[in-house]
Amino acid sequence: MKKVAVLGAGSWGTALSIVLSDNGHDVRLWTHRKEQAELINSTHKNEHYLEIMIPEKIVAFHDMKEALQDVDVVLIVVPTKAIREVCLQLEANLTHQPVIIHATKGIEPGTLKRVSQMIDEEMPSVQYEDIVVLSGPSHAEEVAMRQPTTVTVASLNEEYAKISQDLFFNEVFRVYTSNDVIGIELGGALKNIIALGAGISDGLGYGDNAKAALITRGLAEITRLGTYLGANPLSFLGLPGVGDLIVTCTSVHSRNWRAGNLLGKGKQLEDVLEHMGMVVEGVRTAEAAHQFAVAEQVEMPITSGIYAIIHNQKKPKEIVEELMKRDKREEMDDLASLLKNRYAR
Ligand SMILES: NC(=O)C1=CN([C@@H]2O[C@H](COP(=O)(O)OP(=O)(O)OC[C@H]3O[C@@H](n4cnc5c(N)ncnc54)[C@H](O)[C@@H]3O)[C@@H](O)[C@H]2O)C=CC1
Ligand SMILES: O=C(CO)COP(=O)(O)O
Repeated sequence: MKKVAVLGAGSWGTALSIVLSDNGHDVRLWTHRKEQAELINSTHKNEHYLEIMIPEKIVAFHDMKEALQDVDVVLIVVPTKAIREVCLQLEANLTHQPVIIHATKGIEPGTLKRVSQMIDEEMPSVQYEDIVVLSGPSHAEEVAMRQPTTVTVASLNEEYAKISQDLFFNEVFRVYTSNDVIGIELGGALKNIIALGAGISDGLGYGDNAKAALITRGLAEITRLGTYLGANPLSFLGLPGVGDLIVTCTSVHSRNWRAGNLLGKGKQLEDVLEHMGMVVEGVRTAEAAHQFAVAEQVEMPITSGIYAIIHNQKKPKEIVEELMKRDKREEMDDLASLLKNRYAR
């Protein structure tokens, strides 16, 4: 059994702590808010985020140094925006070298970095090759209720991927391994943009045809950008690709879908985000992906349309019209050549 520090006591950090605790591990749940740590320890609930009881064995900490003492594993689960700040603190407080896993889904606007790249930059004591990412179709609400869930852990370090698989694996939480860190991170990050789009589409009153189109052509964009950045295109057919697209584009649990839904109904972004009270990663990731698509001339019309609705106050109906009136083309033209180039010897 391992000692694990979970950094980030939001919905996902709490749900993953429950999986780890169910597996018999010693879980230390760290939060940057002292009153939250006190409340978790006294009530065994994390009410703002999840409506269930937390096993009493899970202890919440406010002092990071204390939480990190002798841990075998550190699981980072804060929003993308907080990754650098938390990693700086982590680096300053670590006196040994635990396995580093992250379960955050986003890309940083401006730098266009993935989360493992940010961890690598802020933590000189950690090798990029050793970082593990956990991603897949996994709403915290269902994981916390022990409902069957499947995810993927990816690392260039095969041993660490297997350690991470063993750490989380149980009869309701099935874990696959992969060595495609880029694909697994990008799948999890980019689907949030499409989930915002699916919510907008539903909010506008469009039906299942429109949503299926968004999911499928969204997957084409994710595969296009991902392959350009070095991912294995097959990863996008897996759990962190198609799997996560389905779960976030079709579920009322999804914060990205819910935020998009309110936008589609005509609400303003600031009001939507205030109403959510939890991170809506697609907002920042849409900015990052749009910047990248423009800079590198990668075709991502849905992503850029969603960016324009969110950040440039474009009317959703106008964007839908623009997308539908784009030039006629073959469905698989560029994707087929992407795959051919990748597998050509
Ligand atoms: N909620 C879910 O079902 C899932 C979430 N994720 C990903 O996990 C990441 C975290 O999401 P959630 O836990 O759902 O978010 P959340 O909004 O429920 O909680 C975020 C937590 O991070 C903390 N935080 C914010 N800024 C911080 C900082 N500077 N330092 C330390 N802590 C800080 C907040 O206090 C809060 O406890 C996101 O990237 C999300 O996409 C991935 C899979 C499932
Ligand atoms: O990533 C998730 C499920 O796999 C959670 O999505 P939301 O952040 O949209 O709630």
